[in-house]
Parts: sequence; structure tokens; C-alpha cells
Amino acid sequence: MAFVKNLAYEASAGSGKTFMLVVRYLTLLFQGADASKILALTFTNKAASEMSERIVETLEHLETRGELDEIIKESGMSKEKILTQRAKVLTSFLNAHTKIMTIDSFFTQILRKFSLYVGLMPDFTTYASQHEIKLLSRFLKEVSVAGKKELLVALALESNKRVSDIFQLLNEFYEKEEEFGSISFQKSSLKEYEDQALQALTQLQNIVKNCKGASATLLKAVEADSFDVLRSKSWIGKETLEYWVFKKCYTPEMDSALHTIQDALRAYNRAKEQNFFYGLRELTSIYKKAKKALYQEESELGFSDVTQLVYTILHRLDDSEFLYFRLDATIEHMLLDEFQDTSIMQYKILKPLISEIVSGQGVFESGSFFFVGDVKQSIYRFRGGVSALFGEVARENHTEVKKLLTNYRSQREVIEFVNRVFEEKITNYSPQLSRKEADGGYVEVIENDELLEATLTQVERLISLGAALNDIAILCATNGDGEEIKNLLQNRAIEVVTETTTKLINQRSVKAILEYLKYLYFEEDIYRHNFFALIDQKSMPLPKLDVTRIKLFDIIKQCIERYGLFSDDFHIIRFLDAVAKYEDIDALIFEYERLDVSAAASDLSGVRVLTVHKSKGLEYKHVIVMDRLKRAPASRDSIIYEYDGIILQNVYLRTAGRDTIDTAYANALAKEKALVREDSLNALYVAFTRAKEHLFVIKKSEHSSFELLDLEVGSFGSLKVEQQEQRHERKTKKLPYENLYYGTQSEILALENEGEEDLQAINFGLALHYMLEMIPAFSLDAIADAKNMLLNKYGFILTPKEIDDICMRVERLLQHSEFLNLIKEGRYYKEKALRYKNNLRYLDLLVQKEDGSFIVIDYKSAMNFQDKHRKQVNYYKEAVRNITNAEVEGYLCYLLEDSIEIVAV
Ligand SMILES: Nc1ncnc2c1ncn2[C@@H]1O[C@H](COP(=O)(O)OP(=O)(O)OP(=O)(O)O)[C@@H](O)[C@H]1O
Repeated sequence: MAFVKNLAYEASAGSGKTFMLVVRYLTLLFQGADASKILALTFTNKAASEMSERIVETLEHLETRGELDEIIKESGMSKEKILTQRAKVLTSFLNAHTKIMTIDSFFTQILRKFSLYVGLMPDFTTYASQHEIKLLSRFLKEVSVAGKKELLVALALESNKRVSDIFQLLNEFYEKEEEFGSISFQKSSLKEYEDQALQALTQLQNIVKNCKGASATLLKAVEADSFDVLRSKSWIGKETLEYWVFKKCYTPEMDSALHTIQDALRAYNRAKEQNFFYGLRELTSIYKKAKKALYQEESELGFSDVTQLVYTILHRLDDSEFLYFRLDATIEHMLLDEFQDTSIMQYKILKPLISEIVSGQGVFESGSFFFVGDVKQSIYRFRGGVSALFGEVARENHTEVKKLLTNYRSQREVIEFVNRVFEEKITNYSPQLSRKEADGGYVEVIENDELLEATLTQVERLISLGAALNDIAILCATNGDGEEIKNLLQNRAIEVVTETTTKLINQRSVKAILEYLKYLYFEEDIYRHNFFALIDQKSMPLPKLDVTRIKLFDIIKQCIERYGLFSDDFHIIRFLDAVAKYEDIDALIFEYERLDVSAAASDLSGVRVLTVHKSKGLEYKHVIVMDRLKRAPASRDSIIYEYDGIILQNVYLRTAGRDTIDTAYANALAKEKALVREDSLNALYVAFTRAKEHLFVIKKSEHSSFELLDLEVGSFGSLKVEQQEQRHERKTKKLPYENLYYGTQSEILALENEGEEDLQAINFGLALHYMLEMIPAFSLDAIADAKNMLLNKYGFILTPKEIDDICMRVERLLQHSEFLNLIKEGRYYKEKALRYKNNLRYLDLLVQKEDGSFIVIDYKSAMNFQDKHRKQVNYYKEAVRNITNAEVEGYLCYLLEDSIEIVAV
């Protein structure tokens, strides 16, 4: 297969687009391309760093990687030759100034290079937490200086928006400015249309007045003393008045009056819309001014500013050809990932570069262009993504578009489920094939209005089957939903990794060092205590250091060495790397919150919780897609942007009822609705296709985000979790848990047991109590269920052997005659709360005999500390006796590994 210089893959999820992009990159390297001349653009920083890591990893293990065969095919080189060159290629890749980055950072780089053209210093920053607020206040100031306050208020009133929402509209206009092309807006008066409509209404009223059979309802229907009242009439949108109460009095003149009213109203709406947009444009120029002031004075830009400025530089300035030339000389090959989400503006910037490359002239003779994407996964309409872009770009650049038909990610059941669900819903959907060997998988659609609980149940189910926490992902609709499920999981002592937890500065080890630095800087004791708490050591004085003199890097290194911290902690290594960016301790302490580096994934342990949007491009063994917790806000964007392909054709102001009298508007509205639907479908498609092995969909019975899909409750395939995962899990578990809810007694028991045994033994004891608590009537039949519950709660803390051991001990107890005698013919209370002398205690088992006397039974899992155990039971006896005035006996019930021992106290 010859190397195709101008190539795209338009293929479904999991079919290997990113894989082929890596193959392409490596093929270029093996063909001798200079890594610094290959521009590979991704959408997220995460994707960019993963791509670099993947290239290195693939090169390191090339002989065993699937990529090798593809590189052989693509490059036409022999396997031997490729493997011989491997080391050289790897070294030069590692030493090259590579260009694997996000589109945003690529544009930021361009802007830095040419910033002086737009009056900007090259050291601008692209992130500031206060940016929005500063911009808003700056904008309001400028609005007031320009005397446009009334305009702003009028627009807000007109669109029923708060002033801060107008801000959103301004931003849309600002970002799409270059797309408006010939679309322009005129100010015009509304009065003439109002008059026309009211005149026609008078005609209509006269007809009705002269009609003998006019009913009271009809008279009321044509009554209107103002234009606004007239606008609200429901008959106004009808094609003819030969209907309803009008029918009796109908004459063709009625319709001509109706049509005049409709024409006037249509013109009125359009004029009003023009005025609105005219005003919005005026404000947009003020908004732009505010932005400019902000980036010139404070050197702060948002990514959309960067895009706008780069566009201005590259397209507007006279010598832009020269600029492109300077830029181009360093880029010969372009590779674009997730192309369906590129915005039109972004493409417009890249376009001249792409054209040069595909023209294959001059420096580009050996150049190449490659992009991959899946229109079904386009979910960034709100950010300027237009799904037609993929096809347009391929057409414009004469790119050969290929498909990839096999899904390499998922097991068959998942692939077939996705095929079934989406085949009828997404236009031009072509079902994916599965690999022969991937013939397993499991999918379950669950309906449950307790979404959080139902999700938890599936997580616990997976855990109990031995799934590693890191392989489980919960995909939710919003960050808020993610927060809720995270809290629930954490309350049940299940570790969770979310976007916030994945930030490097939120890692415990990094936090500790930051507290240490803050102490050195502010000399406030609180930081010192925090530091020691975070490293699990007793607080002690810290030696003073002159932080202004010693290098930041050295201060941190000293701290790590002195306190023996985290020798194998990858977060710290990343942190040291990041710290190099800061000049001194001041900069770090006041700026670190902006540090957008993510933690080392290998060191994060927990169930992944993320939004569907963030899950793009990722894959997990077990995926739970959770319905949205709250009802979706009706998507009511005030402005409808109508596209023809990738050309912005028209802009409309959303107005209720307008579609009945304005066909152009009605068409635009229908298109918009279809796009909104497509966006939601695409998001669901993205979500479902993240699963490699198991997919759970948890939906609610009403207002479900899965409504579009007509999902039926049921399951397909069988749920099998590979057991080796559990071993892996145990190895990576580092910190012991605290604050757990393990059953009624957990905290008290844990306290009582303090210093008594090791943590594992304490957990074992807690689990044993839990199991006994979960067996309702001491019947052997209940053991299986209780074991499941035990697995759910303790499956990932105890080994399968320990779990079995607990079950054995409990089973033996339930058959032990002495024990059965004790509880015979009594009413028993498990985990009975007892408040005595201001102490709250729980009795494992309290039996009330028919004669009114009581028996207190306390379970234990080991015979050491018998004295303490006796004391405890004596205390209970005394308490029960004093409270009830009845006879009380007490027993210690030892559930040992191979026997049951009952000791009277
Ligand atoms: N030809 C192949 N041989 C072996 N494994 C492959 C091949 N192609 C893809 N894979 C594997 O299949 C999985 C999915 O591939 P990849 O992430 O590249 O798909 P994608 O098309 O980019 O998916 P998405 O659109 O969901 O981002 C990865 O784990 C990848 O390593």
C-alpha cells in the first residue's frame, strides 16, 4: 500500500483513528521526517501528552505492538529495516522540539511569535481565574462611558435575559464575527408595521360586527386594543379563518385581512430582530474594546481571543503571506485528531497552511496532510463546531477519505448493542464489526429512579466481582451530577478520581509541600500543622530558611529528603518538573492554583467519575452511564445561527409563535431543533462507546436523557470480570481508610480495638459483625445473601479467602447447638443501641427470654484480650440490669477459625 499523502479517516468510535494517527506519525519518522516539522494537533492537553507518551511507548516495544504491522503497510519498509532504525528514531524523537499539542496552544504559540503586530507583549497569559469577572466589570465601565447603558438594559429586557446572559450573546457575536460575511443589520422603525396590522384588524372587526351570526366568542376573539394583544391571538397563525367560531361569518375578505396582519407581523418581527442584532453589534464592539483593554493592560487573554487575534494577524495584515511563510517553513506534515470538533474559525486559520501542504510545492514537496474524526461524535456545537466541516474540508482539499470498519476497543455485546441502538437513529450509521476474539462483553439497561443508589449498586457489584477501581468509569451529564455520585461513593468508602482530584496540586504529597512552602513564607503555624498532618507525622518545629536566597527547587528537594517523603511518588516528580517554571517562591505561592498540570494517572486510584464530554477519546473496561439527575434545561438559545454547510447564512432571534407566520424562520428553527437532537444523540453515542467490556445504562422512568433512544430494560451477554484485576488492585491500594461506615458498630468497635490489632484484623472483625448483622433470623438460608452484601462492602478490602473464612465462621455459629440454645425462644435485638451513663454502646445481640430475663452476647473473632472482653460484657450486663431491672446473663461468643467457643461472663 502506497503512502497516501493527503488522507483522512472518517470512522466510528473505537475503530482505531487515534491508533492510525500514531501509526502515521511513526511512519513519517521512519520515512525520515524531522519530528520538529510534524504538527500533530489534539483537542485536550491530556490527549496531547498521551499521544507523546504513546509514541515513545510504541517505539520502545515496537516488536510486540499492533502498530508495527500497520507501519510496515504504510511505509512499504521491511520489518527488519524498521526495527533496526527504531533506536535511532526514538533518540531523535526524544531530542526533537516536537509539535504535538492542542489547537489552542498552537495558536497561542503563533500569537506569541507575532504578538507585536496586534500591540500585545509576547508574555501574555491565557488563563486567569478572575478573567470573566474582570472582563464583565471592564465592559460595564466601557458601556457606561459610551452612554449605552439603556441599550444594554433594553436588549436584556427584550430577550428576557439577565445582563450577564447578554454577555454570553456578546461572546457568540464576538467569536463569530469573521463568519458574518455579508450579513448586516439595519435599524428600522416598528410603528409602520404595527399600524398596518391594527388597520387590518379593524377591517376584520367590521366584518365580524356586520355578521349577524357572530357569537360572543368570536367577538371576543377579534377584540384587541393594542398591537401586543393582537400578537398574542392564537388565530393569527392560521392559514385561513374559515374555521372555528369564524366559520359562520367567513368571507374571503377575512382572510385577506388575516394575511395583511400576518405580513405586517412577519415584517415587525424581522425589524425587531434587526434592531436587536444592530444593538448587539454595537455592544459587541464595546465588548471587544473591553477585551482589548484587558489584554493590553493586563496581558490576559482567553482562548477565543487568541483565535480571533491569530485570525486577524494571519488574514488581515498585508504581509500575512510572509507570516505564513515563516510559520510554514517549520511545518511540513499536519496531523489532526478529533477533527469533527474543530471550529470554523480554527479551520479558517489552518486552511492556508493546509492548502500549501496539499499543493505539494516548494518546501512542501514531501509534505503530508492527515486528519481523523467521527461526525457522530461531534458534540461541540456550542463551541463553534459544525458537523459539516469534516466533509467540506475533505472536499476542499481533495483529501482521500477512508473508513475503518472494525471496532478494536470493545467486546461484541457492547458493539452490537451500540449498533442496534443507533442504527435507526443516526443518519448514515454503518454498523461496526467486532474482532473475532472479542466475543464476550455485557450490557445492561436498568431503570431506576434512585439513580445514585442504582449506580452505587453496580459499582459495588463490579467491585465484588473483582474489578479494579481504576477500570470503572461513571459518566454523567454534568459536573454537578458527578459531584453527587462522588460524594455517595466516598461515603461508602469507595475511592473516586474526578477532574479536580486529578489535578496535580490536589494530590496529597503536592499539597503537603505547598503547605510547607507556605509556612516558610508566611510563618503561620497553621501551615506547619497542615504539613505534618498531610505527611502523617507529629507536628514539630521547622527550621527557618531564607526562602529568598535558596532556589525553590532546592528548598523542595531538601524538604523531601529531610522528611523522607514520597520517594516513589510520581506526583512529586511531575511537581518538581512544573516548579521549574516559577521564578521564585512568591510566584509559586500566589500562582500555583493556576497550574493546570494533571496528576500522574498511574498514581491515582479510584473509580473514575467524569462528564460525557470529558470522556471523549477515552476508554474503560467497565462503564456506567448515569442519566441526568435533574431535568435538562430546555435548550433555548436566544439566537439561532443557520448554516448552509459551513457557511453562516442567517441569524435569527428566537421569538415564540413566529414559526407559524414566517417560513424562513420556521425552517431555521426546524434545522436548529434537528441539530440539538443530533448533538444529544452524539453525546450518548460517545458515552456508550467508551466501554471495552461492560456497559451499564442507568435510566430514570421520566425525563430521561436516553428517551431519544427508546431503550428497553434488559441485559445482553454475561458479566465476567477477570480475576487478575483484584490482585492488581490490592497492590495499588496505599492509604488505610478512615471515617468509614461499615455497619452500625464500626466506629465504636474500631475505637475499642485501637492499638489492639493491625488494620486488616480490625477490618476482618468489622466485616464479621457486619455479616452477622445482615442475617435476619439466624437462618442458614440467609448466608448467600449476606455474603453478597459482605462482598459489596468489604470485597475490595478483604481477600476472597478472608471473606470465605468469615462465611465459614458464621455458618458454623448458626449450627452450633450451645449458641442456638441461648437464643432459643427469645426475642432478639441485633445491634441494640444502649445509652448508659452518657455512653452510647451497641450490643451485638440482646436476647429477651420469655421469663423477661435478658442475655447479652458479644461476638469476637479472636481469643486474645479476653480480660478486656470480659470487662466489656460486664459493663453491658450492668447497663441492661440497671435499665430493665431484670436478670441478665452475659456471654462472649468467639467465632474462631476452626471452632466456636462460648464463654459465660
Ligand atoms: N489496528 C489495530 N490493532 C490493534 N489494536 C488497535 C488497532 N486499532 C485500534 N486499536 C486499539 O483499539 C482501541 C481503540 O482505538 P482508538 O482509541 O484509536 O479508536 P478511535 O477510533 O480513536 O476511538 P474514538 O473515536 O472513540 O476516540 C485502542 O485501545 C487501540 O489501541
